[in-house]
Amino acid sequence: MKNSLIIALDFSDKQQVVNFLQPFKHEKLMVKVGMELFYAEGPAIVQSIKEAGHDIFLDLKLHDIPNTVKGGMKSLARLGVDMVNVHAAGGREMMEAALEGLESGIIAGVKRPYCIAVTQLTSTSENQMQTEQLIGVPLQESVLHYAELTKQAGLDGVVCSAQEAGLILSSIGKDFLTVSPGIRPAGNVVGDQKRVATPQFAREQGVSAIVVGRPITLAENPIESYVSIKQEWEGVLL
Ligand SMILES: O=c1ccn([C@@H]2O[C@H](COP(=O)(O)O)[C@@H](O)[C@H]2O)c(=O)[nH]1
Repeated sequence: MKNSLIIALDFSDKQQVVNFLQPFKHEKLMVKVGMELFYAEGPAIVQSIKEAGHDIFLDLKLHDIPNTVKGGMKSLARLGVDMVNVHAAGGREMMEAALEGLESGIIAGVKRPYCIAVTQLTSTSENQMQTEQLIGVPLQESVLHYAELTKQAGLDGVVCSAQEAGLILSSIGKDFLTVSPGIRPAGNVVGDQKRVATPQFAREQGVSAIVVGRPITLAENPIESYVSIKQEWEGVLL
């Protein structure tokens, strides 16, 4: 997991995934399957990506009452993915239930997937958080609070922007995973993301894994874009 570049496969059907992954067939990737693809194709898409040899972060961001999340995680555990997640806003009891569900559902002999929690979405600005969620503290404080709650619940780490990763790691410790979306190489279109960072900045902050979607999937040459982002992330001198 450490130092991974996770490609967000935000596609609407399996054929688009097959077309996208075709040029990467000799490379083992870590990919992210989110709501759009999973709701369209169901668990079979996970199976087919696994058969192609790639690792999977199943990004469904569960957020419900503890009993429902526990049952949901028990079902997801059977898919054999590498990482799953919840919203930390669901609370400590819900996160503990998520872990219990996962542990009860894993196939014998298979490692439990990492379970992480979203702090504040990278599409949320401090102003939005304060005026829409009525959280009256600075955004960094809210993110750190959710990270600490996540740690107390026994989860493996959080989704946060690279802008908060340094603070989280120095407060909670280097073994706690920080997975950062909102990654934009310099000059790239920001779109709906609010808290963005370059791959180089993410590396300098000690982020465990970056999540990159559109800068690769919508690039004219996705392989070229992937290689260039990977080199910047790994600190390879160009
Ligand atoms: O806080 C979050 C949590 C999840 N995401 C997901 O990451 C990717 C980012 O895609 P880009 O195209 O690189 O913006 C996307 O699948 C989100 O659902 C996030 O962006 N922020």
